[in-house]
Amino acid sequence: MDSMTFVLFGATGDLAKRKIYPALYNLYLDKKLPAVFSIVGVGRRGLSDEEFQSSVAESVRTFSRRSQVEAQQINAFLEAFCYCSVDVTDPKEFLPLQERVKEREAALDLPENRMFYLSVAPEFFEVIASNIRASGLGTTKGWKRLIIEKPFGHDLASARQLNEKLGASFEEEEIYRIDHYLGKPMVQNLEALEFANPVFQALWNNQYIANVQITAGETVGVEERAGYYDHTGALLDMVQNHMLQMLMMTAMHLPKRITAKEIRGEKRKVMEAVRPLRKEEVSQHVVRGQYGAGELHGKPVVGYVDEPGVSEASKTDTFVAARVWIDDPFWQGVPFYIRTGKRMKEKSTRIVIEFKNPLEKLYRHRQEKPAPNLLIISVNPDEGIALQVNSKNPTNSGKIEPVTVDFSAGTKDVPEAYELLLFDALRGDSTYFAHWKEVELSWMWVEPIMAAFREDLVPLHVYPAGMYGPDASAELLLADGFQWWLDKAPEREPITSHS
Ligand SMILES: NC(=O)C1=CN([C@@H]2O[C@H](COP(=O)(O)OP(=O)(O)OC[C@H]3O[C@@H](n4cnc5c(N)ncnc54)[C@H](OP(=O)(O)O)[C@@H]3O)[C@@H](O)[C@H]2O)C=CC1
Ligand SMILES: O=C1O[C@H](COP(=O)(O)O)[C@@H](O)[C@H](O)[C@H]1O
Repeated sequence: MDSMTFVLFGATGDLAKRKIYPALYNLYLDKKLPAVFSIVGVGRRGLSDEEFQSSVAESVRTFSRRSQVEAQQINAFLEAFCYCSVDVTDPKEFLPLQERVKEREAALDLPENRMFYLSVAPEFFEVIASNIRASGLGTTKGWKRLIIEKPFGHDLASARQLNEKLGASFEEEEIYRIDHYLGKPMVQNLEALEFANPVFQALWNNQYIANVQITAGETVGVEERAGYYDHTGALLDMVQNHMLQMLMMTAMHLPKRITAKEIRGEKRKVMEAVRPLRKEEVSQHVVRGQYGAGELHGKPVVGYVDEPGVSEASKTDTFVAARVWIDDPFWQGVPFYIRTGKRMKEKSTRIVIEFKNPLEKLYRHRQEKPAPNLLIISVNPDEGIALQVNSKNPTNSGKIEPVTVDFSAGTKDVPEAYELLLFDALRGDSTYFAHWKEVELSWMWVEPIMAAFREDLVPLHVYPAGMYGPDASAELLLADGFQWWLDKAPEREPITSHS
């Protein structure tokens, strides 16, 4: 890996403390950082290098997945860090920053490879990129790259505008758009699952698959983020980015060569084939929900509109479920269901593939009916792959019953998303970063849904906190003869028939 300078804008912020420093430290311990590197933290407040280093040490101690942080190792790691106070809206302040970067390059004999990480509020993305260019900080003899956090725009027009502005300072190949779901090991595993397993390769199409269900449920509510969340909602916070990325990763077919360009090309093909929704038909395919008061882990919790900072009249969606059709030869006729929500019964991100049962008719005259085969990819908090198959139970009069075969390796100490993503960006591998075309196509699909929500063309269902969203979400699948699989405590009698 090339030696480089890592310039972190937003170095005093929450994301840097909770995710970025611990990830860098774990990479350092795993010897996945270059032998020599420099990290220049940028924030508005005044801090000495020593104060900055001690705040980095504190965040590593608090948030690193390593249970013990050795003093010797952390001290050596901290030597790479220095701090520069800059108001990013003032172009003049980029000159001392550039000097600091150059001084350290000279002192450490570093090539001019520069990674810029924008861990700041989105209103600063454009101005920082433009000041990096105008100041000359981005004019290097080595490579330059830009890592950018979400959100990438707040609608299609603003995303296009942002992309154009970034494009004036960085080439598309130099821009790494973070979607932390793409850094989750099991999401990255989706591609390997297919290319490394001919069995799944053969089955990954509409001949064998009945439907696909992608769930990202959270038990947390809006927390202290009402200021951001109340004008964002689940559709923009989760669906436009993470849910559609998981859909692309699940539905893409193997390219001829496993390269970033080809994989992103395949994902783009999926998104291009997603059937667009007209605003008027959104309510047939999309369920909008908002959590009301309820109970979680045995404790009462308030409804969304009673959360601090949320207006009583808020119609913000905290839950979205949708039926998505992919109009290509592989997936024609296979519904992909996505759902995400806050204050749901459990924290669970998973992808469930339900297989067709061509012999279903054989069972028509028997009482028992086999459950479908399910391939279950658990993404978070557990990570693993399981297959539900049917088997005769000799202890129960030979009845056919579903059994789950768990293939999880039970790996401990798995790297976190930010570790995997930072490592890739430092190596120049953009496979698991969102390409502009994916982002643009995602916004294009989401826009009519935004309009339908805005114009109240879709009912807002209030669901009790601690459930799996509103009943309308179950009904969305029921209308096609399906049900959400693996929900812990069904809110209704289990459905046994699909006919
Ligand atoms: N926090 C999280 O869990 C997640 C955050 N994100 C995204 O990451 C980005 C950062 O979020 P987060 O860390 O939570 O934000 P914070 O508000 O915690 O931090 C903002 C950072 O920006 C700096 N900053 C603000 N104004 C200026 C300025 N004019 N000049 C220079 N620096 C400035 C602040 O410096 P100072 O304090 O010194 O003024 C601080 O370091 C956002 O885009 C967010 O959407 C994405 C996913 C999760
Ligand atoms: O990006 C976001 O993701 C988190 C959920 O992430 P996870 O890794 O815990 O599944 C979500 O809580 C947050 O609202 C959203 O901005």
